[in-house]
Amino acid sequence: MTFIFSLLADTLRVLCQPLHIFGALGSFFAYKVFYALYLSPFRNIPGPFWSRISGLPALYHELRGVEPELMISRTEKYGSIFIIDPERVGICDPEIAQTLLLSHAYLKDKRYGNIVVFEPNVFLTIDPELNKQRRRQLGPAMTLANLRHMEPAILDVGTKQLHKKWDRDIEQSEDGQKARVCYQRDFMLMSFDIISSLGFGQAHTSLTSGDTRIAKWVHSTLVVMYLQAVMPIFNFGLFRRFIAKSLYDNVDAFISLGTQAVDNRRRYLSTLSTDEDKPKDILQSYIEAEDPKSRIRMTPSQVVTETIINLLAGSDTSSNTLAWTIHLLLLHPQYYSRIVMEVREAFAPGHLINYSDCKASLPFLEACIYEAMRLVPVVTTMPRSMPRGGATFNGHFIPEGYTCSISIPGCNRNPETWENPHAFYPERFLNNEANKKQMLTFSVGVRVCPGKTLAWMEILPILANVLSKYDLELPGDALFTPDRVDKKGLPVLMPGVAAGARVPRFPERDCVVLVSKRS
Ligand code: HEM
Repeated sequence: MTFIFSLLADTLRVLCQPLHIFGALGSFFAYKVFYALYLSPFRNIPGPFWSRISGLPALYHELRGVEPELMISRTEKYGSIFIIDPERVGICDPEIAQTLLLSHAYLKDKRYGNIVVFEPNVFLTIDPELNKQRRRQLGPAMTLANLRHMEPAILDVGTKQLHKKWDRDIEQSEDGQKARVCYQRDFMLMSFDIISSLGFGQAHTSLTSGDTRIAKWVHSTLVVMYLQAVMPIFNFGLFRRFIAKSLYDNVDAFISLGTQAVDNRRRYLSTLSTDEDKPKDILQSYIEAEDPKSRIRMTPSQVVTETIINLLAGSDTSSNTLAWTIHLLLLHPQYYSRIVMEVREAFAPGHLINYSDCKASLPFLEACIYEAMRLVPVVTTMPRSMPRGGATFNGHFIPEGYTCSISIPGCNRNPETWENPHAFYPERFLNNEANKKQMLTFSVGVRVCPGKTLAWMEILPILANVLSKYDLELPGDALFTPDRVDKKGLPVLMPGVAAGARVPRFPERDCVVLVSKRS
């Protein structure tokens, strides 16, 4: 026994000598390089050297939230398909993206399956059959016809609440005329309020009440989901009970809010007589939802899960789209003035502009939002796994199990599809249905965003009413102004970070505007 220990100790001592350690690391590195350059299925795909060797550079960029910018610059350098890491390629070609998205042949990346915060749901499932069933159950809630019933609630909690907050800010400002507001923060709380009110069945007013618990729960849940996706170990008891206890407590509080909302609604329904109208909101639509094929309905906990998923998928996305649109308009004063004129010529002061008003009378406003969504899409990456037998794109074979990561910003700025792709040029969406279809911001195909119509129903009227009622002005200390341009002569955009949605990196600094009642 002693002999064995001393033999092991001697071997370890020899192995641990610096020269041997360097030798082993050097051989390992040489093998990695040799494999990447001569054996890897990606050896002929363009891309940076280090991304061929290791996944660390990609992880580093992902953690810093700069992947979208990187994908745009890599498309310019390497073309529409390039290496992200040894098992993942980036796709910035809208046609390849369409192929990947149009059927269930290319499943969502297995990382989604690592997330076990909730029971299986429409967003996270990688099982096509569950996704199809859930979409058949949830689809009717999100049709334009059904959402129209909810529009009064959307206007109340959205536009009217925002007006109340900004009017109060103006009243309390130093001169009683002009308030300094952080529009990104206000849009974010307002969006949480809209989806919470529709999904939990009672008005939520965090924007004006200052009760921001739901926003905190949503953000904790997104962090937990992200950490579980990249590090499945994060779901173990040690993390749940000790290391990340407060994050997990927030998730539990969020789920219990949903459970209570469903219970309350069921109790309320049991008190209704047959001639009384049922509430018209997403919660009610989900409780009644039935898959027309299997006749299966959702259980109460499935209703809760899907409602929470809507909050996670639909709040930061809509609110930050609004924020980027305002930012882009303030950097392009010619377009800002043009839509202000369009809105004010079409509607008298005090008129509450609804979704149908916008669709009928504000084509340029809609074009500006499309262009902001194209230029700064808030969802940035859609990773898809290659099926059995792999697939070939642009002559490059991607084997089974490897991942194609569709970059929405990369596709939306592909120079072969979009003329002058980096410029904010809303005219490209005026009377141009083909361009609207090319834009990938809401995805396309079998897993296209089911909340697309709801998002438009929020974004269009909110912007129209803001521009109708208020004058907006960049403050004197703004860092990003129309005069600050890049080498191409285009205004420099505030920095963003991909954290779930692509959000402004410093909203309190860069999303500030002076608001006054319209002159
Ligand atoms: C401007 C706002 C929005 C944008 C840009 C957006 C974008 C997207 C994109 C690109 C996807 C596809 C992701 C993927 O396949 O990996 C998606 C999926 C989804 N979105 Fe949205 N979204 C927005 C608003 C909303 C809203 C308001 C809701 C609901 C209230 C919502 C609910 C969902 C759900 C549930 C999915 C998953 C669908 C599935 O996997 O079958 N989204 N969204």
